[in-house]
Amino acid sequence: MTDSQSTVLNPVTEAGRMEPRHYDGILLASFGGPEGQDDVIPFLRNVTRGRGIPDERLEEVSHHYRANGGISPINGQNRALKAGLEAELSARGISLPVLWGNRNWAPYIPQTLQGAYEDGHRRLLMITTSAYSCYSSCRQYREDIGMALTDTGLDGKLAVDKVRQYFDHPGFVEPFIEGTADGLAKVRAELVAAGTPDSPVHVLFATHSIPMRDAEAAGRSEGEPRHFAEDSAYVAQHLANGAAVMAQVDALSADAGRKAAATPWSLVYQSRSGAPHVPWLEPDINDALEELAGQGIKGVVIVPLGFVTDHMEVLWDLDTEARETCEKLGLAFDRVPTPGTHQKFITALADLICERTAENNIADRPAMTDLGPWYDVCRPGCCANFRGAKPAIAGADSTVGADSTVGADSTVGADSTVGADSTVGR
Ligand SMILES: CC1=C(CCC(=O)O)c2cc3nc(cc4[nH]c(cc5[nH]c(cc1n2)c(C)c5CCC(=O)O)c(CCC(=O)O)c4C)C(CCC(=O)O)=C3C
Ligand SMILES: [Fe+2]
Repeated sequence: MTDSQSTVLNPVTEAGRMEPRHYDGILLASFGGPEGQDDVIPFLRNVTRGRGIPDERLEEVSHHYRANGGISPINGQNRALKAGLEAELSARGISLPVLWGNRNWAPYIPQTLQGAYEDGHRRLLMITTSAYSCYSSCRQYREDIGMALTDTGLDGKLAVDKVRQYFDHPGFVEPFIEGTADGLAKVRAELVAAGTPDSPVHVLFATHSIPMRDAEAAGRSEGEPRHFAEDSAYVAQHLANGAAVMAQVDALSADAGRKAAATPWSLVYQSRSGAPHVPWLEPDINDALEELAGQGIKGVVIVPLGFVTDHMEVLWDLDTEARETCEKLGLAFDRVPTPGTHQKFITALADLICERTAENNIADRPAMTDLGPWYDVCRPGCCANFRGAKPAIAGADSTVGADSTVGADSTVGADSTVGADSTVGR
């Protein structure tokens, strides 16, 4: 590492907000998924490398993929999202190409970064298909870019920044509001048709379970007191978002002439893995369904609040397993869509990009909860990696990913009149 690199700090203003800059490309970073039966095992090996997942769990998860032809919907979703985002940017007159790279399957992040550099890119802005704060959804992406830059020798040549975690951006939340209102209408209609109108229904917000230790470190800077009542920014973000969705949904059904009662809801977890003795966030969605049925609930609307797009965990854990649990318990069931390629979500991604660009800048940072808007630049040590720190980009303490030449030699993506001559620290 050169002196200039180690002393380049991300130009952060207040509250982790970064000065708008000139970028020459967008990096859409995602998880990746298999695209056929032959991909399943190699993909699972990529995901679990060094993560201590028991073999039995891998075997079990491989069946979820096998049952779907070995194909996860996530890559197709991302191709459509990339196309949608490119169209949205170009409709705004913004000539930023959208490059796609995955953590666990082709196109892999290191190859995408290598190709970007060879094509003349010098400063990318990353947007991930992951909205909340925790190791898996934030730092792991930052580390994978950091490692890729180090391994390809591109650190100091290709800069990569990252947009804020966008869990409470209105364009991410609004598709859930629409979906939850529709879901409640469907489930209520089903109960009416069954001759049991006014049966109690319940909304379940579902997200990925994570180890308790990761939950406690989520979004929390090193040494910082636990200032969230729930001890976890990951949990707090989901609860605040669930409350924001329900406030709007109840207002909508009041408009639709229903009595303005608050619909009961709760946050539940899915897709637990890891060793049984390690505590993870609970309750599991299937246990919660049993309990609700025991309390006399007759219908549920399941909202995949923790997920940006359809993938195997949505198809299997919700549409297969949770649905079967509901059938067994005699509960009416509806699963709300993920934001996926909803136009409001695509518009939001373009807005999130423009929050950070010197050209077409959007100064306003909308957030639907009191927790946001989240930080552009992660605070030191947040979302800790307990398996040994790796170089990570886009943190106040990052030692990789910043630019030494500050993009002055960009050969692509520059608007002809603005920013082609970008200078330091605008
Ligand atoms: C918080 C979170 C998100 C949401 C945020 C985000 O979207 O990024 C997420 C998304 C995803 N997780 C995915 C797949 C998997 N996750 C696994 C394992 C794990 N996930 C974890 C957390 C999360 N995961 C954790 C703590 C583990 C344990 C191992 C470890 O500590 O790292 C395993 C291993 C087998 C198993 O244990 O299930 C697989 C196959 C796919 C792709 C699915 C497809 O192919 O369609 C997606 C989008
Ligand atoms: Fe996962």
